[in-house]
Amino acid sequence: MAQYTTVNGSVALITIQNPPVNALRAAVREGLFNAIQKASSDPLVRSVVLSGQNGTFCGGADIKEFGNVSSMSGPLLVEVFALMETSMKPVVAAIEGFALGGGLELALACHYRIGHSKARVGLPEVNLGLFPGRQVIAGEALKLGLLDRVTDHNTVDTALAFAKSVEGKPLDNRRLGNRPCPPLENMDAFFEEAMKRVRSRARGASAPVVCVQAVRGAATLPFHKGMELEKVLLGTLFNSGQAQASQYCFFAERAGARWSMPSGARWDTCRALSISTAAVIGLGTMGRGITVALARAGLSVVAVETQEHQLAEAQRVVSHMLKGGGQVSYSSDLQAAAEVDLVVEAVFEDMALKEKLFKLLSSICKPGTLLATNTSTLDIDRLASCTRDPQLVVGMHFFAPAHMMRLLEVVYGPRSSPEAVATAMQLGKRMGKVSVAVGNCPGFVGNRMLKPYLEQAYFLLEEGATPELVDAALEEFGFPMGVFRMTDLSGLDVGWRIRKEEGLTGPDVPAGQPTRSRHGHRYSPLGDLMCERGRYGQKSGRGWYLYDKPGGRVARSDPWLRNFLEEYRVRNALVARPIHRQEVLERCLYAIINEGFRILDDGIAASPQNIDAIYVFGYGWPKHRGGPMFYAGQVGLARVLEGLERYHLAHPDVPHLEPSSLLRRLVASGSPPIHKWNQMVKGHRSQL
Ligand SMILES: CC/C=C\CC(=O)SCCNC(=O)CCNC(=O)[C@H](O)C(C)(C)COP(=O)(O)OP(=O)(O)OC[C@H]1O[C@@H](n2cnc3c(N)ncnc32)[C@H](O)[C@@H]1OP(=O)(O)O
Repeated sequence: MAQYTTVNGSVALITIQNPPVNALRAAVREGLFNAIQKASSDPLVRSVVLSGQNGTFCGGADIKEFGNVSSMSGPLLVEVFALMETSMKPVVAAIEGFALGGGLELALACHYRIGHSKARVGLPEVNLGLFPGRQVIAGEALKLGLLDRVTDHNTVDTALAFAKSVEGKPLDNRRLGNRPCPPLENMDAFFEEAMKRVRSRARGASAPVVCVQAVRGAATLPFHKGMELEKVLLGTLFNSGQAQASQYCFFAERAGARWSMPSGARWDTCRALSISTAAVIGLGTMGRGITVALARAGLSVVAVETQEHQLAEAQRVVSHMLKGGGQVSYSSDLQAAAEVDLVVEAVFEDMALKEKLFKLLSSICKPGTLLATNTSTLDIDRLASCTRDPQLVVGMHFFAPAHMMRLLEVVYGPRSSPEAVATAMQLGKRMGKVSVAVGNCPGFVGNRMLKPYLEQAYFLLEEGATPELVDAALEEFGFPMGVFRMTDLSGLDVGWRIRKEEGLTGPDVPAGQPTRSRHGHRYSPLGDLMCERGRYGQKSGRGWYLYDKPGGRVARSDPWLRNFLEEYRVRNALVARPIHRQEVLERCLYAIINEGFRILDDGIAASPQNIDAIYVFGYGWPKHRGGPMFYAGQVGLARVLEGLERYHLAHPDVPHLEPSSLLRRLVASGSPPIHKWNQMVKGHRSQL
């Protein structure tokens, strides 16, 4: 756990050994404690170098130990730090790879720090519901005074030579606890302003706010008092559900990589195809973002758009985004895709158009080309059936803006081969995405769950709510945008087109259909009515809110909308009633959760973690709430079930509010913890 050797006669070299990231689990802390004591008591040792094996200094405290009593065994981290800092022999940290969280604190407890130029240091625990903040590269860390020296050579050798050079030198001013915090003018005003800004950005997350309190303590109190305050604050965070939720997200983010398919195919038994060239077909907003994401991942990309003016505009925008990096060529001819390894289709969400395109691509592309569609909802298998090799067809559902959003839904149809899925998943990794493999159904996972959410939002408007009220409740919960601001941003016409495809609105609706009912279920035509009036959201300058111009970003309440809703209610004999925040949250969020349980039971998602990763990284679900399925567990499954039963009783014509069978089974079996839910799924399949 901590290897101890003596080098150059007088330098003790301690190497942390805990792959893959040298996390500071109990055995490592114990090993470090013993090693420092040994170095201190060996009269031949005059200095110490601390490093990590395999080019990695330390990834911090072991997150798996949090909330686990076994983490209480062995010395505490602060005891290891204190022993190091008070050592009478100079201790030098040799930082390669990264020193993060407790890993950086360990380095700070050393008297000197040498970092490789490519090393990253930082305190990213805010992402785990603990404080503090961001990561920096070695050069910046040197400027900030976090490192004493940066090297391009072998870091451990450099540190060993450095340690030798400081043997016997006084250490008092090298001990962090002895260094006063530089005074700051207007300290109070500074922290008040910082707190104001952090609070407004934190959207209900405690860690960033508590972090400001801790930094204020560090800057204004004597060292030991600051440490005491930090301990108290850390305790409150550790015991908050938010820290658990964020730590759950850390592992959910990584769990998608261990994908499996109902056939039994899995991440560790399938080989990905080799992909070095790609074509992106259709250069609207999505196609442009996908081109950038693929080019940045090192693929040579041909971007194809049949409309010349759109092609020229896309070329300008993509070149600007890539800033000279990336290998992209442009063509208006589909034949340009003939020799590529991968095609990503990103044309309009129109099945007939996509079918025609897949048929064409199948005849143009060389055998073995992977054909991917960026559809957000359409049937992958229907597209596959238009091709020569249906096993080479998958969905790669990107999220706008595609070069920035972390999520990639990789959708497999019944005929997609494991190799095709492995290839798409590996590409996702190359692009730095959180990739999740999901089954084929309308809307897959993310958009299938979005449907009941939007539906509830529209129903709430019918019943008396306003977009402002619904959005405020959701934003207070932690979403970056409420549902109405979000749909204004993405464009109300997107859903309109899908509803037309589904025959819910437009000319295909049979004559005589009641306005607010489809197939015997409640339906709200509000979104359709908005689009019929040209209110598409930000792009048209008017949607659920008013914007100063088409494309404007600043949303204002619109008196027109208030009148429109009032007239709509009168026309449909609806009586507005007061609606409370709690009802907004329960109806919108429980509807999402309920669909999540159905998706699990149908085998469309392989685990609740996968669903949560999709919602956190693709739909803005607040990380400190852990994703919809984790949140359901925190609220209590019985309470979610009771809420759904109550709302379904009040709205029996809304099937999305009818509690799912899996939720009922889980509650009946005593609401087991989330990692056991899969055992209750129909036709349960193990993930490991
Ligand atoms: C009392 C509180 C004191 C201190 C607070 C802390 O120290 S909290 C921990 C602070 N550290 C972090 O937040 C770092 C988290 N890790 C990362 O950011 C990345 O993992 C890292 C270290 C940059 C490496 O990234 P890379 O892409 O190379 O690998 P990957 O993320 O896939 O991780 C590999 C496997 O290691 C597991 N892991 C990573 N960090 C930790 C950790 N600190 N504790 C436990 N396990 C960790 C990670 O889950 C991966 O395993 P897998 O089985 O695939 O999930």
